[in-house]
Amino acid sequence: MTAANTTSISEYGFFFFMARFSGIVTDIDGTVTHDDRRLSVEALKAAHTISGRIPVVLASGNTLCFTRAISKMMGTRSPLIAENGGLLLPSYDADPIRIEPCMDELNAALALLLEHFDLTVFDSRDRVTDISFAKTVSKEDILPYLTDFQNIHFVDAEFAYHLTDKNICKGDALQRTAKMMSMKAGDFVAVGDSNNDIDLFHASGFSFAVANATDTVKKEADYVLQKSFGDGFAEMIDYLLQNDLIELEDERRDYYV
Ligand SMILES: O=C(O)COP(=O)(O)O
Ligand SMILES: [Mg+2]
Repeated sequence: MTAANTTSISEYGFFFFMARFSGIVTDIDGTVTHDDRRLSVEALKAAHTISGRIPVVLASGNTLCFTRAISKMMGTRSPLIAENGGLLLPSYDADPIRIEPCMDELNAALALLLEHFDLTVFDSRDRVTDISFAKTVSKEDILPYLTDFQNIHFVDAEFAYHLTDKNICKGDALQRTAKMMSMKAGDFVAVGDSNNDIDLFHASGFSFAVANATDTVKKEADYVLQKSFGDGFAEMIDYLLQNDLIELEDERRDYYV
């Protein structure tokens, strides 16, 4: 939660000051999907109830083409963030904005890891700002090989490992995206499940962790939902609506910029 925001929650779960939020930013894997990555019907239903009446920015570690398709099918009608913040898409048919990563260093780190481990690298044709690979090796085995790469951040996003530029993250991407939309990051409530969502929580006005989130992520969230995966996302939408915490427009529209 940002310091400027007046909403806070007591240890009993009641809001002290009722601020209303004008945007939602959500992670994809583990938050609107099941643990095997099937899109949750409950999350879809919840997203459809608010579709086009409030910006819903998807912020994912996934590739841009994957995130873009999910966005269309969820009806989020808003800009989106892919590759953990490395790519921003202002509108559905716009050219993406690429945040320049230390690509040489990322490729060198991957080459070194491939000398030592038989890694399954994901989406290499589509990924342009970070590197993602399957969690077939323990983090403890990998980290010693990365100590010399000063500009690289290793992220365990639960569904995959990522090597990203240390200056790229979902939280910064939310700041940039909000600015493009003439909003502030603090106007958004965030929801997520993994380490790659923590800076998003810090940038946003208020944050929710789904019940399947890691303990570290739960500690960083302002509110821990009772339900897991897409059911947790639906619980959050219900909570925001029941407590009149989000501003919904009467007419459906696009929030593309
Ligand atoms: O790409 C991943 O590993 C996880 O994606 P997510 O950020 O949507 O959870
Ligand atoms: Mg996730």
